[in-house]
Amino acid sequence: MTATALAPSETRRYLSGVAGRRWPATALLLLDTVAAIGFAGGLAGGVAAIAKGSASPSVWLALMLASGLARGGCAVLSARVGARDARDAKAALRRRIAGAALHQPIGQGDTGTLTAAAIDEVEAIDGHVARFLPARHAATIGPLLVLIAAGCASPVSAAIMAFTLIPFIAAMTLAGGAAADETRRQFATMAGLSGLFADRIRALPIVLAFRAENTEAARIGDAAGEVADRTLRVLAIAFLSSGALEFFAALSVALVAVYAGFDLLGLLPFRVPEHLDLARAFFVLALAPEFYAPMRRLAAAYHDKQMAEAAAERLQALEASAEPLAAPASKTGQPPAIRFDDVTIRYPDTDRDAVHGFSLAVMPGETVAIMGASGAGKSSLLHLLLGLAPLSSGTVTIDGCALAASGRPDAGWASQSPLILPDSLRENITLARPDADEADILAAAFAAGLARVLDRRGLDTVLDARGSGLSGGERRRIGLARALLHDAPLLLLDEPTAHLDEASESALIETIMRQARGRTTLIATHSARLAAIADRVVRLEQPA
Ligand SMILES: Nc1ncnc2c1ncn2[C@@H]1O[C@H](COP(=O)(O)OP(=O)(O)OP(=O)(O)O)[C@@H](O)[C@H]1O
Repeated sequence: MTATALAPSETRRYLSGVAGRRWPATALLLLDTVAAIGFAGGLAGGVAAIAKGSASPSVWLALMLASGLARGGCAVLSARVGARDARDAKAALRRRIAGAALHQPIGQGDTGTLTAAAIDEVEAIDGHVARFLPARHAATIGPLLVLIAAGCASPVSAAIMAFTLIPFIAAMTLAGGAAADETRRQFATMAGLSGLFADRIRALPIVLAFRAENTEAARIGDAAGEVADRTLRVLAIAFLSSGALEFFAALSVALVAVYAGFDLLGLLPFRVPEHLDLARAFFVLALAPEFYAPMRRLAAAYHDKQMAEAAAERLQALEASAEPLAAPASKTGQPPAIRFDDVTIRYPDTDRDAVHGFSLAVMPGETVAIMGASGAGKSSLLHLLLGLAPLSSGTVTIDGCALAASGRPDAGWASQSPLILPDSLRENITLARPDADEADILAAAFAAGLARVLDRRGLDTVLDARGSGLSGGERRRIGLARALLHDAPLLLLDEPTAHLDEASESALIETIMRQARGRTTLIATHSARLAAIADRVVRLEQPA
């Protein structure tokens, strides 16, 4: 999966679609700002009352206390609401990304990269929804509220605050751009590491058999080192930028403090159109840090935004490349007629055809054996019918309908290396028909020649993903049992008798002959004995 750089507006649109409209967290942050104004009012009123000694400060203290408590409540609630919103948004996005990962075009996206997308890259949306979005909305209105409140007490202080905003915004924009580039690179390296790691884990027995563990460990170590370097670079930019932002915020507070203090004491060396009393001076002084608080919150969450945007580019590319899965054809129960006309199959990123100019008409209910040298394209032809290989040119029709239009045919498929789930033998067989009852499962298992496995271990024996404890032949028989249990009018068998001894092969050929009756059956095989039961044998030549 490669992420092409999207226009910033497209990324924002994608992210806002992911996040949806979630206002409660923003409303809580704005309430926090209102409470901060209340706190500053209570502080200023209390100090002035104490200084005058004329009125009881308790009403001001009560205002301060209530505002302080309200601020604490708002902080806790907005964090909780934001976390809940992020969890919902991530769950919805993960469902979409998992769907898109399953519908990637043939040959695109390795397991590690797709896993990194569904886990790490979706996780990068968390801070964007939980912190950045509420902070961004609150940062546009919050400072305005503070500015209006401060302006009522001291227009000059409000003007100072507004003026210092300019370098603050410039620093944020510069830091944001640099962080975005580094974050994008960090994600690309992270996805690379995930892909490498997943592939090597899958190939661990081979790595150990060839004593390549040190080489592979070093390769993974190098990739992990690169991720660490990139992560440190991202963090360095984040720390530097937040340092710069803190500097401007502190500078603004200091300017307001110096102005208010000098004006209060009448020491200003220039004329200003106001003279502050103690209450107003304290009020603007207490409000000055609050002017920057929403933007500080925004700056702290800015890194979340960069992470989310970098992730969004990759996730959007993944969703865009997903192909709609051909719908399964409606079940007619009748064996279909299949026609291949001048069919060519070429896999993506390869420079030769796997199958070239192949034509064949299979009658309904006919059994056809496809033979040919290893690599001639026998499996590819079966995969083509299942939507697992690309039709590069030519046409394939099923009962007269083009393959794409008729949808995936209802087929029982026994592949060369059947997928084994880390689950019971029963679950592995019923993958083909989850609602099958015990009698049907046993019938399919016995018909596929799994009697010895059933005697030895039973239907509830648990297999691991490699099918350890089963022979290669037994693993294939699980695939065959699935195909038989599915009970479809089309049977596609890929070398079902490979690696079997003569007696086992004979037994399986008997089974296949029985099961092929009343079905259209295509068998890819090297076995002349198996091919002998077919109505017709077709030989595939290896493309030049
Ligand atoms: N997913 C794939 N991506 C790229 N090339 C592929 C893919 N699957 C198969 N091929 C190539 O297509 C060609 C035909 O492969 P295929 O498995 O269809 O042959 P086969 O006749 O079934 O071989 P065998 O008898 O060894 O099983 C081979 O050259 C193979 O390397």
